Amino acid sequence: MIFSNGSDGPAIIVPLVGTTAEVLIDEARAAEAAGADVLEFRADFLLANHPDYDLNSAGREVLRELFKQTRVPILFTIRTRGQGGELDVTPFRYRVLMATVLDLMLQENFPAARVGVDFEYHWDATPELARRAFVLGYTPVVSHHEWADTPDDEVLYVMLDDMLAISGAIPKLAVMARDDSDTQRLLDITRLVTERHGRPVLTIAMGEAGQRSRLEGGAYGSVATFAAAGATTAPGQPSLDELRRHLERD
Ligand SMILES: O=C1C[C@@](O)(C(=O)O)C[C@@H](O)[C@@H]1O
Repeated sequence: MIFSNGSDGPAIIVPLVGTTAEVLIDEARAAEAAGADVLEFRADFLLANHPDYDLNSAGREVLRELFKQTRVPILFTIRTRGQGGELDVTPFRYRVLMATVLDLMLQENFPAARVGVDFEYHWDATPELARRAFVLGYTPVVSHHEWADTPDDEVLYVMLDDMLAISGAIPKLAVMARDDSDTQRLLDITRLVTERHGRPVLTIAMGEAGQRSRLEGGAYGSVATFAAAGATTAPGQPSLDELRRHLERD
């Protein structure tokens, strides 16, 4: 599991948003040196900026370098436009891209303990892809962003239960908090669901009203939290320095 960082606190994930291979590798090395536990390769930035980008050749090279030049786990993510990312894709294209990534991770023989793959919850292909990732020994993260608001408790439970129904998957649920009561509801549900299922989950309340969820989520059972080493990739994300200070990791 890529989020076991050997400490009691949540793993710190730093997204890499470079749009060229060189920038991306530099970002990765800098983020690792600055204390990231996990690097999130946001491949949608590369794919969206280079329409002919071939994941199977150019993407393979970037992954090889990432695994070679760093030691921490890598979470591979293609965040699509509707979920707050950069890439517009059809369901079929998403499936091909994610299946390609799984194949190449296997062919390259990257250490499974360092491989995480994000699959967006709303795609039909996700349960099957996530199960395959788990069988290969990778950490599948099944993610969903609610950009408008924080849905009511019943909906939050259903979403997390649905994600947990995929064996080995780690649910990642990000919601937009309008006020602190939204944030507290999400944190309480995080505690309840982790206790009930005995499985790790990752939750985030986005926006200013949700910021404390990114700092305190670990105390409620959230297994990891995101921080920016340069540009932020979501509202309310703290800087890596700020988060490390808060978690007393320096
Ligand atoms: O899923 C997430 C969470 C995130 O959106 C956040 O809110 O910090 C940041 C994204 O890079 C990542 O893919």
